[in-house]
Amino acid sequence: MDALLVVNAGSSSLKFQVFGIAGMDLTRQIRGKIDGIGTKPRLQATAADGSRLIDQTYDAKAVRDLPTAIAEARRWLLTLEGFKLRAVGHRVVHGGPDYVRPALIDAGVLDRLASYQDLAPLHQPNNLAPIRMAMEINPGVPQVACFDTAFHRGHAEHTDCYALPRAFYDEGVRRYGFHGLSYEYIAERLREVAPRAARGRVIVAHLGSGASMCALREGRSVESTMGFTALDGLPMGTRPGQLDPGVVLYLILQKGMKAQAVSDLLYHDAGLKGLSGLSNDMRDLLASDDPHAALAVAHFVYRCVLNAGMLTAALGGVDAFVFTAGVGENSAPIRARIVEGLAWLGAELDPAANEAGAMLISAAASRVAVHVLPTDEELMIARHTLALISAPNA
Ligand SMILES: Nc1ncnc2c1ncn2[C@@H]1O[C@H](COP(=O)(O)OP(=O)(O)O)[C@@H](O)[C@H]1O
Ligand SMILES: CC(=O)OP(=O)(O)O
Ligand SMILES: [Mg+2]
Repeated sequence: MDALLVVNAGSSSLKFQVFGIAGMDLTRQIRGKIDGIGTKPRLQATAADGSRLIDQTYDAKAVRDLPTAIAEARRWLLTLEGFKLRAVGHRVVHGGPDYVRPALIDAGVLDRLASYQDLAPLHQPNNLAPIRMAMEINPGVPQVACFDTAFHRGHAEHTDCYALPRAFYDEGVRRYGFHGLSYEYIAERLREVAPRAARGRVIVAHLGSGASMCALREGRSVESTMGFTALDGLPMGTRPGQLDPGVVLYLILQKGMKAQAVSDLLYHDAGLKGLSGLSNDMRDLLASDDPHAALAVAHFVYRCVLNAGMLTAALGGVDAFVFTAGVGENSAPIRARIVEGLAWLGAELDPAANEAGAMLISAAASRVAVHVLPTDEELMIARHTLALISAPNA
């Protein structure tokens, strides 16, 4: 079977999918992930019928980071038979000012994407490593980069600029926004399940270990919480979210920290992990009776509500709110607390539907429809990859 492999290296997880391709048709064959990287690593994969293909846990040291997770996933994928690899689609978090749509990857593109590594040090190196690996192993197999940032392109300059001398904007110092593949998928999914909402004003909360929110008008991004980098916006598993730049200056000028040490702090040791002193994983914090865990969760919920208010202003109101990604899809308590914080908007929860993880969790009387929609960044990558390799001049 002709097949297309999709690789999505996140901050705490590596997701992959294998699709069968026939013409322009995609048929999901395998869906897998390694999550809990560095804490409780677990490789899971299921076949198209949902049957389990592998469910293996590892010692934290064995799968301690994305490169070791990539190596382990590749080892398992090589045991599969019956697939003829036709293309590989990759999630690449930062497309910089140059890439506004998916791109076929060659050595020049790879070099350009590597030049953005400092803008996404947690992701870009891990996004590019599988590309280099595939180029070495299967040089004849086309590879496509699909960017987190592309979906947010096209905003008005006054919304994407910072109040800095304009030369900085011209060189690419501006707001980009991330999780664009997820938001693109959710916008499409909303057209299927809630067409009226899809045509309206929607806030999507992509709450994972990496977390952001996006304001959609008629399915297009108008504003989001992440900015120049994926550090900005909401508190996350290991990242602080919005931070007064004066704190960075204090750490360097007063505390004498080197820039790299500050970068390591902000990408790896801040967020829920830094504030709780316990874990980057919302599950651990919700299960803990440590008051610092409660503080971290309260801070997370508070900042989500604050940012939802900001995005509501960007839209001039809101018709629907969508939860997605690891926390958004799986944590009823977090959803309940955020919806409670949006009561002033007219959002009202149906507690039973929320507990059941239904697609619609708002009460009938709610003025804002609240949905839970699982995201599928990998499916978006597969569609873009197939379209690009099937294009006439591919
Ligand atoms: N049942 C759950 N309750 C609360 N949080 C959960 C649950 N399941 C997963 N999560 C959170 O989701 C995170 C993973 O989010 P995900 O979007 O899949 O990954 P990434 O952010 O790495 O792309 C985990 O780190 C964990 O904090
Ligand atoms: C951009 C970002 O934070 O990605 P992830 O959620 O995969 O960490
Ligand atoms: Mg993610």
